[in-house]
Amino acid sequence: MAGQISVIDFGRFIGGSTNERKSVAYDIDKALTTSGFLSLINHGIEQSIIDECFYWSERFFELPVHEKSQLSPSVHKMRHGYLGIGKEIVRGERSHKENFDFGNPEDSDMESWPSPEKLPGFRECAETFYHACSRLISELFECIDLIFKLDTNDSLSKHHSGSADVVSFLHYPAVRQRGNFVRGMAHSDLGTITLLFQHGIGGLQVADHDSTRETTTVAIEKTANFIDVHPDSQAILVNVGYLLMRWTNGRWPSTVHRVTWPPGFRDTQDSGMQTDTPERFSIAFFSFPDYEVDIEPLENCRSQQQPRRWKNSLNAGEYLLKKRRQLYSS
Ligand SMILES: O=C(O)CCC(=O)C(=O)O
Ligand SMILES: [Fe+2]
Repeated sequence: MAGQISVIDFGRFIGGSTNERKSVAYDIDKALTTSGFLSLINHGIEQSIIDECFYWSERFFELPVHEKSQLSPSVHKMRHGYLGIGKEIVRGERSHKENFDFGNPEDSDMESWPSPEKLPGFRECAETFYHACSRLISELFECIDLIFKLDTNDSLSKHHSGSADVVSFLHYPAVRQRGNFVRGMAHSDLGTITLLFQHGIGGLQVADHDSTRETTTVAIEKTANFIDVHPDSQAILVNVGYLLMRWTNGRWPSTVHRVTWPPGFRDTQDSGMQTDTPERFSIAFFSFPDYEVDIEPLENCRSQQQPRRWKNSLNAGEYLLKKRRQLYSS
């Protein structure tokens, strides 16, 4: 991946001529084939919507823990609501972050929105943001149709009604630096496409495929070079989830990433200085297929030279429920 994430001007796709759209599709295929990640500029989502979401996210996480905890998910299979620090467990380790998750405002049966008296405007902003992200996801599906020559019947958009999508407002609290810590454990995403919004403080790192031959997350974490992703508030990071990797027969990797010290704070750690690592906010929109979908590699991603990488099809709902049970086992 030559040590960096490709930047794609998506304005040339949204409002572009047929040739421009083809050229953007070509660039996106190349970027995702090489690294599983890319950075979109001119993506069509108004900056004011994004900024307002970060504003409400900060107000939400400022609430006292007992108030946030009242919004903890109960038995909802999607686990919408508030997840406190350390609730997510990856390979036995608890991530040092908290999140507030919500789904499609039209069909989510979520009873756990913060009260409008406390946070007036929160829900409205969250809903506007959801719809803006959904529109961008639809445009990315159009681009995927172009890349893999999918007609309306084969388009991945057919399998994405949006009912399983999740937005996560993420907060990594400030930490006094002592010893090693990782804010968000190394992982690859589960679903189809993730849109990731960063804001101010960095720390996100993406594994460089070219630097390792390993394939498991644990081994990749030990051996790979990790690339720092600069937090550009004008850009949206797009990355491939496991299920899209399956659809593309492995052509687009679901790349391992993690959240660690922001660059600039690692040196103080090395020199033994005891400075605080500032808190960090990010927002992720996870697009997931509808639960009943069975995932088979796209026809244009298999050939004699590229035989099926996975023997069986994969049911999206079964896979996601199994993975979520592992992540939130306490
Ligand atoms: O907070 C970030 O920048 C990354 C979050 C992430 O990778 C995730 O939630 O899957
Ligand atoms: Fe992720």
